[in-house]
Amino acid sequence: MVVDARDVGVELGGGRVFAGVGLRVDRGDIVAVVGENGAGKSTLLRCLAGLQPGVSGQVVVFARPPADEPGFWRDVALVGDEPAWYPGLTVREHLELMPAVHGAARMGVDAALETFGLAGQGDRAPLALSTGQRQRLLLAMALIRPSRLLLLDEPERGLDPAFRERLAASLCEYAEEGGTVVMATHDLQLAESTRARRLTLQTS
Ligand SMILES: Nc1ncnc2c1ncn2[C@@H]1O[C@H](COP(=O)(O)OP(=O)(O)OP(=O)(O)O)[C@@H](O)[C@H]1O
Repeated sequence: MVVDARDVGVELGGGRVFAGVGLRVDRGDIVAVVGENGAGKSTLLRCLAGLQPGVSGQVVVFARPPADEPGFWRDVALVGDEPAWYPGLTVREHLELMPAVHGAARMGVDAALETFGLAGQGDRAPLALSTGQRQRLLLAMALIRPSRLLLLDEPERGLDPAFRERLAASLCEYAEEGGTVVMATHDLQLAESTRARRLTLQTS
């Protein structure tokens, strides 16, 4: 089992975000966490990444409580909503960093630029890209590196419809290789085309 979360609750600022959430995810699964704005989708992903304070219940990822440490991030790739770009590095160099840090790439840098529709953008700075192109770069950085679990917070953010389909295909391919995906999403089409199992969070 990749994720075993039981009776998980989060209290923030004196208020309950959610309580009693359970999630079991096996190797090769794709799970879509859905629900209204404020239901706690991003918070749940942060629980799985070991980044969330105020968590009760049990969260186990790869047989251990998730922890913000190098051993955990070797297995887990996170695309969240607060990207950090390295000043002075180009799009291509951001991609080159991933295998340099995390080991053998799943695809070459040129193939990644092509797959993620960034072929003409390699020499630009990330901040010179459009919103959707920046999101493509974040996804490319997560998918070029080896990992066993992808945590994606609204991966569809800023993406055009054609690229959303390509993303769905990339996620299916990742899962077919034995990877596991948990994504918070408002894109029900993305959930459908990846044949994702849904976990619906209710606003409390
Ligand atoms: N630092 C914080 N302090 C107090 N409450 C917080 C904090 N961060 C988030 N919350 C609250 O937690 C709840 C869940 O937020 P979260 O971002 O997880 O929701 P979400 O389902 O991802 O929403 P969206 O669809 O808008 O992205 C919200 O009610 C939010 O106001």
